[in-house]
Amino acid sequence: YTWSLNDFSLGKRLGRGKFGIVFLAREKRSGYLVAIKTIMKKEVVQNRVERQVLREIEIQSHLKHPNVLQLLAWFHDSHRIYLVLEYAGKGELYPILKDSPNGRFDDRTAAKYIYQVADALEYCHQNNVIHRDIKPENLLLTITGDVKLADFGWSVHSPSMNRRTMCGTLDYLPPEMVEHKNYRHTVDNWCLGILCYEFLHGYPPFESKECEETYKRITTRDIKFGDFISLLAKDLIDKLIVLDCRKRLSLREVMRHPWVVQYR
Ligand SMILES: O=C(Cc1cc(-c2ccc3c(-c4nc5ccccc5[nH]4)n[nH]c3c2)n[nH]1)Nc1cccc(F)c1
Repeated sequence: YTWSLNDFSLGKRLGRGKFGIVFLAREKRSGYLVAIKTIMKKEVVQNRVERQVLREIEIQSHLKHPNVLQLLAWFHDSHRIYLVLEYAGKGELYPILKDSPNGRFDDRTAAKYIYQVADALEYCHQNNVIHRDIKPENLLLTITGDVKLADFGWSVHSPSMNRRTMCGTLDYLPPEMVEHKNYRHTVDNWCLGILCYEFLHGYPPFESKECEETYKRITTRDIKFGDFISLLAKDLIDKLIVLDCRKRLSLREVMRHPWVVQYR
């Protein structure tokens, strides 16, 4: 059976980006809510990303995990490709973080999300998928308060707030990527440490006004913790934000870390 747009009634716009717009939609027969992302074929051809989109569809259609946003189906017509993606009832985590008291999560909330992202990443790595772009903007929250890892590599962002500095793109990069060295799946472990720091502080550890400064702070691991940070949380972050990628805590160890276990 091939799906078509007639199977869905389209609702409000959820997000937009370079390649497409995401709509809330309801599958008519089941009443099931989904997010439908439309990608203009013309744009894909113009940007010569056909292979990338097909590869992304190939990858996402095989990944099935409670904390990885699932691609449920896809179809196309003369002008567009339509991706039927899981609908996350509370939307992007980034605005939720910014709207939290003091702009940061408490230990319980942060630990629950870190556990779920670590679990999702462990699953991706077992399927030889490196995410490379873990950050609050790429995380969605379901109505039950669970995290879904989405790959917005396609720059789909609801009109969410932009990061404070223009170096936002650098903030999450591990040293091996900043220095254009070869990298492995352990880049995601570094990013998980950055994510944990940002959840608990409300800003990433190496954020600076100038990109050069961010760059220097990453490669020299110039990190400072707020005095309100618990020792256990600091211990976890210290074991993930490690310059030598071989020495970073594994995802399994993250899920067993006392700070994660006691709060999850
Ligand atoms: O593009 C994406 C990832 C992606 C997910 C989404 C996305 C965006 C928003 C939502 C939402 C959502 N729920 C909301 C509730 C309130 C406000 C905003 C909301 N957005 N649920 N599910 C979504 C899914 N956009 N782009 N995957 C992709 C790309 C190319 C090929 C492929 F196979 C997959």
